[in-house]
Amino acid sequence: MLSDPVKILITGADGQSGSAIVRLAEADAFFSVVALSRKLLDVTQPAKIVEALDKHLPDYVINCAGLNSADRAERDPQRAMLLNAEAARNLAVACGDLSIPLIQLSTDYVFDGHYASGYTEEDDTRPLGAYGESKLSGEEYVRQLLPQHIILRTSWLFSDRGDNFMLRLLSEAREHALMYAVDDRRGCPTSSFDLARVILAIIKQLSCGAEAWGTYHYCGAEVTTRYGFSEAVIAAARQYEDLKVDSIQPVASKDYVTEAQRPATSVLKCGKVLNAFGIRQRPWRLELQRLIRDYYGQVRL
Ligand SMILES: NC(=O)C1=CN([C@@H]2O[C@H](COP(=O)(O)OP(=O)(O)OC[C@H]3O[C@@H](n4cnc5c(N)ncnc54)[C@H](OP(=O)(O)O)[C@@H]3O)[C@@H](O)[C@H]2O)C=CC1
Ligand SMILES: Cc1cn([C@H]2C[C@H](O)[C@@H](COP(=O)(O)OP(=O)(O)O[C@H]3O[C@@H](C)C(=O)[C@@H](O)[C@H]3O)O2)c(=O)[nH]c1=O
Repeated sequence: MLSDPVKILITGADGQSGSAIVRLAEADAFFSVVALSRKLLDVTQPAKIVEALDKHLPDYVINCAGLNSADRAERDPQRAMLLNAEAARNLAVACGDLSIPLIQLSTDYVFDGHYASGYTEEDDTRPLGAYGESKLSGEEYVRQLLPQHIILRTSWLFSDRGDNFMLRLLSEAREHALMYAVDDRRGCPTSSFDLARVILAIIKQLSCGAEAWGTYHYCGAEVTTRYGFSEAVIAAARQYEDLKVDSIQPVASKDYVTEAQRPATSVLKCGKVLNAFGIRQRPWRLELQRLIRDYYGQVRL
């Protein structure tokens, strides 16, 4: 290695996206990693952020802290605003004072879901609920306060850690013979490791002089529904574990009642990240196979 590694500071480092970034970056000599879980840095505390940045002086901050549930946000919109909007503002202000670029994660749920063909970065936002509103406010703070930012919208994350649809599905599948999955909400699942790959690739190119700040979309390739994804998860897991479930029944979202309203189609078009950084979408099915294999390599049943 001829030059010093690029130092990245990750907030929310124990979560599904944060921990994937930490694991990939720690295996890559290009980076040195400062992984800050909530215990080590509470992003709702501006003074603590300033202290952490002064102490570590990172080249980039990646904000993976947040509230990641549409239903929980609906139950507690103030907390969603605190974690997804005010915290992003705190980070943008502190990063701005030290000229540190910020990578901010955002979501497909900033859209209302009426474009059946999917959304580009230029399309109008119109969140349907408290979660999307809080994430959109976070985006707006970052855009206003810090020119050197990347806002990366992604969707339907799945991971071997944290609270996500895939792990919830697996625990349900161990308990129940019959499961239900919504089949009229379309989107693109994204592996947390695939997202981590994309974020690190973007940072490498920014570090080599690409001045491509702004808002981007990235998600796994192939549009599906929660039903389609559920079938794929169960089939992949069955290679490694006997599951109790013997049938997944497709249901309409009107018959699967949840607190939050969700977009009908939250497909993110990813042409801009390809044009700016040469980053291509990877099929989520391949990423799922890889993640499930690694997951069963770690857990003892
Ligand atoms: N999950 C998804 O499908 C998608 C997520 N995103 C966005 O990506 C980001 C990360 O989401 P994801 O990785 O799924 O979320 P996780 O819940 O897996 O991780 C979030 C992490 O943030 C931590 N955290 C909570 N409060 C604070 C705080 N005050 N200070 C510091 N850390 C805190 C949590 O810690 P603890 O668990 O201890 O509370 C957790 O480790 C979020 O902004 C989310 O909106 C975007 C699109 C899709
Ligand atoms: C548990 C479960 C849910 N569902 C459906 C109901 C609903 O439409 C959807 C809800 O699942 P979740 O609560 O995991 O997903 P949800 O909170 O909608 O997921 C979203 O999270 C935020 C953080 C994002 O940014 C989005 O990209 C997206 O991933 O799945 C089923 O169909 N079957 C099931 O067994």
